[in-house]
Amino acid sequence: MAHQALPFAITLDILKRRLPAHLQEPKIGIVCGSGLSTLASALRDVVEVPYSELEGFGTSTVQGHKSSLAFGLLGPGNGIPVVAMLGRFHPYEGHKLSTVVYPIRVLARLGVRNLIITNAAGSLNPKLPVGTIVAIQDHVAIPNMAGPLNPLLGPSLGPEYPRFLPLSNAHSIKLRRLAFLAAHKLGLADDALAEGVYAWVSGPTYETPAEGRFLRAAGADVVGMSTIPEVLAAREEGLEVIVLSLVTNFVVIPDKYRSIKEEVKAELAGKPIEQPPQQVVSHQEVLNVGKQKADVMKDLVAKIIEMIPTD
Ligand SMILES: O=P(O)(O)O[C@@H]1C[C@H](O)[C@@H](CO)O1
Ligand code: HPA
Repeated sequence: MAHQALPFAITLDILKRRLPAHLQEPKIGIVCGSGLSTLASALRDVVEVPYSELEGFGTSTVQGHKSSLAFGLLGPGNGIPVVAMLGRFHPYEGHKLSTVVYPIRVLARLGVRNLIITNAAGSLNPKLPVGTIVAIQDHVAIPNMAGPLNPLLGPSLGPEYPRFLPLSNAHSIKLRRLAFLAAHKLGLADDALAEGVYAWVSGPTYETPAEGRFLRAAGADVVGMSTIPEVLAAREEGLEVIVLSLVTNFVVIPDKYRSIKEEVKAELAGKPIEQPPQQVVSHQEVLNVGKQKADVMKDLVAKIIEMIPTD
């Protein structure tokens, strides 16, 4: 889809007709990662609009991703109007990159200025065990660097959009400071919220051990199959962005490979070598950890939102 053909006016008109006045101009957006759609349970006065009703939106086909926008209020008093994407689109599902980032551009047009993006990710760093939430400080986007998977490729959306977007400031310091202050206010343990670098891979395959080692050597702490296209579009739209990755598994990186040659030789010599079962990652494991940690992520996101200054 060429940028010029994006149906913003239609999508915005549908939303205007579906939403009560007090929810029409959310200032803060949330993207819910795999297994994290329950983040929306922190909202009051919720109105859910299925993606199927929204021109330009696709359908999320991944287990653990609902397909709707949830509008509601969060925080004390009258509350802050917020919109949550319950489910996202990944390029590996076959969605075009323009579709993957379309909801982010719609959120920007509704008035969202701060975006909290969550995801499930595999850990490459022994110091980031399963269950840790990682405030992303930087990213390595392999598909952007080595293939045509950059969502900003193509004609510019307009003269007000920078042709060459800087990314050295992609991950908001202001929002990351709020995240650590929020964790402190919630009394979370020091290691519950860490900092690290996210590697974006296209998926849908999980990493081979050699790929895991490669990403670690490239400076990444966690790896996932989403988020970075959303960050790029959000930055292009002028939003402040924070990414919170929930570590759901370790990427399998054994210290050394099993030598099948040695095993066969030992077997032939009548001294077979016992081997532990091979480890593999599964999406079910990812969803289970998402479920276990959804409440911590929800409390953290809600507290950050309460602390974002409103003008
Ligand atoms: O949408 P997110 O990044 O939270 O989902 C992760 C990446 C893949 O979509 C899936 C792999 O288990 O979980
Ligand atoms: N690799 C890539 N994406 C992921 C992983 C992983 O190990 N876990 C959750 N999303």
